[in-house]
Amino acid sequence: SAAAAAATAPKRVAIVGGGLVGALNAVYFARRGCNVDVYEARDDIRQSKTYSGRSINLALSTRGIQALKDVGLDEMVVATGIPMYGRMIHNPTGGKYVVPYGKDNQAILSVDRRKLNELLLTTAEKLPNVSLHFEHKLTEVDVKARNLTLRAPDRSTITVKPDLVVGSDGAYSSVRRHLLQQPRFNYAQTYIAHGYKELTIPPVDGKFAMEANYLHIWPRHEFMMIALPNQDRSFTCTLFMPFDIFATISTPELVLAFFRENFADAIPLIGQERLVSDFFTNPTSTLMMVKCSPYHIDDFAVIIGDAAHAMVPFYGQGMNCGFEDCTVLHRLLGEHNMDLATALPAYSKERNPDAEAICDLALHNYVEMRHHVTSTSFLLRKKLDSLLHSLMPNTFIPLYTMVTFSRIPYAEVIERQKWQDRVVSRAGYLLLGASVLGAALLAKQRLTK
Ligand SMILES: Cc1cc2nc3c(=O)[nH]c(=O)nc-3n(C[C@H](O)[C@H](O)[C@H](O)COP(=O)(O)OP(=O)(O)OC[C@H]3O[C@@H](n4cnc5c(N)ncnc54)[C@H](O)[C@@H]3O)c2cc1C
Ligand SMILES: COc1ccc2c(c1)CN(c1nc(C(=O)N(C)c3cc(Cl)c(F)cc3C(=O)O)c(Cl)s1)C2
Repeated sequence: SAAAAAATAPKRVAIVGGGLVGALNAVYFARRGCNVDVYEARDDIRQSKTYSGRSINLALSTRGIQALKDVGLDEMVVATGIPMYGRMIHNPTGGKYVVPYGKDNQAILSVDRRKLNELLLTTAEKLPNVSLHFEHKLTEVDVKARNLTLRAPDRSTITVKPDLVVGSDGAYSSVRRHLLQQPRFNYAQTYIAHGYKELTIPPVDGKFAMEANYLHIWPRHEFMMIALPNQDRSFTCTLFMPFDIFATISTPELVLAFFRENFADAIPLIGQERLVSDFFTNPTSTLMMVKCSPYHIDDFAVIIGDAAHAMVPFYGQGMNCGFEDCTVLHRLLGEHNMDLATALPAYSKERNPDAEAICDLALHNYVEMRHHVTSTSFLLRKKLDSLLHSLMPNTFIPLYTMVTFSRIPYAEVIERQKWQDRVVSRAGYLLLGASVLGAALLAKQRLTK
């Protein structure tokens, strides 16, 4: 009942981490009538003059859009996003071709990370019961006393006593570090051998230097580069490559030789000087996967987003999954009348298998990409996918379509994919059997004529 919900509803919610997921979650809780305090370690990105310059973009798709729709923000975000209707594959000889995402202009959206974070923070801040506290870094979570210790901007420490703590403090989460100290808390982290570096393709005379509405990919086995379009008509490129190959590219000549060898068509697009300067200015960052369970402690703390499930980016689902965490958490809070003692365990139980499924799918894509994804194999696999989908539209849905263009729970996507693989391989054998039988009968008929 509403009264019961009001009785058990968390009055004060502390959200640790005001990144993409934390900021969205603040909007969800505020709309529920809770008092929300967001504690963010960094300064207010909306005020900081030092614009890092690099506009980082992300692919927003169905799951993330639905989470924004739950709080009435989807139209605003979709309006600023740039639709990508397919992949534009760049092969080693400079040729390129499109592999569409689906029929009738199905698209994913390239959105600016910083602008999205600013929009979510500003939306949260406008709601009456939300306070944002920047340069507040969580240092302690005392589960028994149910309080948090944070370092304030003036380096003093403050202690707060919320009814609920939500850890959305990213892959290196401090809230999670305190969950780790609890009995029966499982944790695993895996760094992959690849790192990534961002580069920029600037506009040419104010226009996009390549086709704007595509996710550009240069698949090259051991490494790859992708490029997503930005509002300012530039592209942000992400070069994924093993650290031990990055280590061999140590001089401007070696950068240019490497790009001539592997990404020749990108050199004039980026520009030789900019390529060399960006390559040595921008960091080579690490990529890791984090799995842990459960996601909660008692009726006091829960973790969401990368804090709960950091994944390698080879499906473009990290933010989409973190946004979907908010959708699931708030559905369960509603179903449990805001009773945290039952809603939080229900959240861990439902969300962990799905989050770990997408972590596995993304890692599998990373392995696949290293061995099988060249420009020709990428095309062939997608052509087979679309052929099977057209033959059996309700039986065969390509894996990337279930992940990116549906809200089928990630764990169910894997089960369905296994089933589809069986059906397809059986259908394949039947087809093979039938054609061999057919050929034999034809041959026999000819012989008896
Ligand atoms: C190269 C790359 C490409 C990607 N591409 C995509 C994509 O195309 N689509 C997609 O959906 N996802 C993508 N992702 C994943 C996406 O970036 C993350 O999943 C998403 O940013 C997670 O959001 P979050 O809010 O959980 O964590 P974060 O964005 O990391 O935010 C955590 C926040 O918590 C703060 N914080 C940390 N510690 C503390 C503390 N102790 N106290 C207070 N505050 C703290 C941090 O300052 C930060 O603001 C990509 C990731 C990478 C690395
Ligand atoms: C900003 O940094 C990044 C980094 C990686 C990604 C994104 C943004 C967005 N990503 C998407 N991946 C898929 C997908 O399903 N697959 C199988 C793909 C996987 C890879 Cl690795 C790829 F290069 C293309 C596709 C593809 O099909 O286009 C989408 Cl659909 S969107 C990966």
